[in-house]
Amino acid sequence: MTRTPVNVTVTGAAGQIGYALLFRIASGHLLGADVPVKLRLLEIPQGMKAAEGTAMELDDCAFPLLKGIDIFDDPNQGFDGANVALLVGARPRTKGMERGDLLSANGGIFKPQGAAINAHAADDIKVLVVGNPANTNALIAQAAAPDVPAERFTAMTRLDHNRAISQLAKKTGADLTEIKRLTIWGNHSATQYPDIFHAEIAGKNAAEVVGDEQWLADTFIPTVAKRGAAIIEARGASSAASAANAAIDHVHTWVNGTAAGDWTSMGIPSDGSYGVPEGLISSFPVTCKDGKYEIVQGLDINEFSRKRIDASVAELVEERDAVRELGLI
Ligand SMILES: NC(=O)c1ccc[n+]([C@@H]2O[C@H](COP(=O)([O-])OP(=O)(O)OC[C@H]3O[C@@H](n4cnc5c(N)ncnc54)[C@H](O)[C@@H]3O)[C@@H](O)[C@H]2O)c1
Ligand SMILES: O=C(O)C[C@H](O)C(=O)O
Repeated sequence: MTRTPVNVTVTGAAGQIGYALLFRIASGHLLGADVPVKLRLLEIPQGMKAAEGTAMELDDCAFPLLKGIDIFDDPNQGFDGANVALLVGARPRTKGMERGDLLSANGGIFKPQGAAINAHAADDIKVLVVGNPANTNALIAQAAAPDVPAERFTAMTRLDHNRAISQLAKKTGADLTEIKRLTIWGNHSATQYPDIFHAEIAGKNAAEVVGDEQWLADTFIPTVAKRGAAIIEARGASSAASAANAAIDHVHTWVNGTAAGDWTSMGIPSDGSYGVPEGLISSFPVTCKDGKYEIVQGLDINEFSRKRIDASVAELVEERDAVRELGLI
């Protein structure tokens, strides 16, 4: 039976994450090795020529699953019929730019994109926001799309989740595949909280296996939370291939499910669980099944974790209040 291709819109398609992402979507890593896709690339006018070059290269790969590529500089066209939207293009912070300026510049991108998703995307649209500040950009887009169920708007903390697994494997000598149930809480920023108190290493409690709260507080958490900045410092550009990989992981897990006994981390609209104010787009532990996610409930939050979750959530509240004041939500 021939499957109908899934329409995948990627914004910022000519950027560095876009370049690392599109070839993997086209080769079946986003949705599955048997799922045909049509790509809709959205750029700003200055990015159109480079996006055309990337589309030429995609053609030259002769990917069997790639059933079409269209390029747009109009969000209304770019999101038309989209089943999955990866919102990567964003306004980076430049020298001398205040946080309010950054939020305002990104509001100018994510508000019209949310409105275009509301008006033109397919009924089953799933949105992942990668462009920073990802959680608050997702909130802006979601607020501009009142007819789309709020839970379809998500923000990426999977890169942080993958970074945390990798650091924990290095510390303990465990194989990456033995580490389960790790959680990133809060914002995709330096305040995020990577939590290993419920994580398992080969079936044993990870915090007990590590047995070193000082390492946790002084090494593990800052290394994970500041990894993005460390990569910018080393590469002279922000993470791209690992960010694209995490975007693939996020959507693949959302669509195809988490493995039995494991969970993942996603920035999602809070339902009030774990004391996170309802509506904030904050990272939680989630399981996924049949294209839907659910927050893992009933975890005991110790004092060490509570104050770190609260600090990151407080930052999200500040960001939400700032964009509210700017009239963006
Ligand atoms: N959430 C995460 O874990 C994570 C990780 C890495 C990077 N990021 C963020 O992802 C974003 C993209 O990173 P990059 O390295 O690809 O940047 P980049 O500057 O290489 O590319 C961004 C692209 O977006 C395009 N763009 C800008 N405004 C647009 C709009 N309104 N519509 C469509 N396209 C638009 C630009 O023309 C450019 O081609 C940045 O905000 C970065 O901070 C997030
Ligand atoms: O783009 C950045 O500021 C860093 C990025 O969010 C990352 O975590 O690598």
